[in-house]
Amino acid sequence: MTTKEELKRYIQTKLHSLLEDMVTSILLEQPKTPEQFMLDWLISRSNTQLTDSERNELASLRSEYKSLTEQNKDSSASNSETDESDQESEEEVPVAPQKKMKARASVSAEAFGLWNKKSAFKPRFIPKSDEQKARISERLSKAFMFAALDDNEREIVVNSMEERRFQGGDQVITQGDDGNELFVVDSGKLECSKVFVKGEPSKFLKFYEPGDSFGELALLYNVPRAASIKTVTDCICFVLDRDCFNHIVKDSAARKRERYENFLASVELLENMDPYERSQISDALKTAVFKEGDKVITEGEWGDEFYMIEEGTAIATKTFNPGESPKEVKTYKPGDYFGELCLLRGQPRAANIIATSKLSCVTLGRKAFKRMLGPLDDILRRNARKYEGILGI
Ligand SMILES: Nc1ncnc2c1ncn2[C@@H]1O[C@@H]2COP(=O)(O)O[C@H]2[C@H]1O
Repeated sequence: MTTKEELKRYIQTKLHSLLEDMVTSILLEQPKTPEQFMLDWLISRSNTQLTDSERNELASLRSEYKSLTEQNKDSSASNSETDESDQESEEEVPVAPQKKMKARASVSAEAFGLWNKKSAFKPRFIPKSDEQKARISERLSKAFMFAALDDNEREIVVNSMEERRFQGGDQVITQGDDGNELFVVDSGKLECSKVFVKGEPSKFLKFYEPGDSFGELALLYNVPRAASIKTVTDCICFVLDRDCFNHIVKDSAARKRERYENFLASVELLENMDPYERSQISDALKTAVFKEGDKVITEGEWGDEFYMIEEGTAIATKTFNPGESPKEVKTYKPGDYFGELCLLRGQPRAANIIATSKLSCVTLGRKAFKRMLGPLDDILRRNARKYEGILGI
């Protein structure tokens, strides 16, 4: 008799990746008739993955399914007249649009997470010296994507990571390839480039330096590599495998990116930012909620947070003369931001910020602010000058 364990093993070794890919495609496409879609999807993979007899079996299942759904349609519309299109029922059912799926880079992380919870995860264990472990932990503690891990999860990730050395000029990731690994840079410099229009040369996007990570998109969304990455100098990277990423990091990271995607796209300050860079901000965001009347920021204090309003309103007040009560100088609504001056100029808070309704903000710490909003430095400084007059700074 087949035991439960044997069945589990069978699912994991034989079926898992196939089912995972198929369910991901369904979540991406959200087809109206999932049964039809699944059959089409399997057939569309059959050129490379199935034997002749499996292919034939699927094809006959598909015809059966199609005639069944046709019959159902006919009986539910028994009073209506047969129209022309019924005669065309023999036309080929379109095959699942694989190309379109690849272009989509967003899937309901929650739905995916639920599906993707596997029971018998055995993390790989790559032996390391204490010095190596300490170096990896140090890098992970600074990488925003790993910030939410607890000690136990962090240890699993450290044990599972592999140290990999590259020489200057090595190709680490090639756009369009399948990807199964995420990289955290330990030393050296790499460059990222992307072909935006087929046939045209690639465009330089960014450099990666120690502490940065890359290669997460293919793992988060089961899509081909979205860009190419090459070393500029000799490099050491820590490499995390897909299995460990899926179990330990993926759910929270994907949920965070998805949770903040629409909000960040609506913030005017970020509107000219590359959408990919913008989505990365999510990794470092935290939510802070205040009641009406709460003081979010106190004039004269030092602070480490930058705030963007997700919901609610607030005002800025400022004391112009010692002993006088502070005067209202500005109002804030969803999509507005505050708290940047202290981080930009290294000065104490220039005003109070008080919630005038229930207020929900997303916040970025000082380090993330510098690293992620660094490219917006000019806009932030230009905007800050606008209220120099109002705030008397
Ligand atoms: N603008 C960008 N678009 C897509 N990927 C980018 C971009 N900038 C950097 N990357 C990184 O390049 C990596 C290529 O592999 P992945 O698609 O797995 O994950 C990608 C990101 O980590």
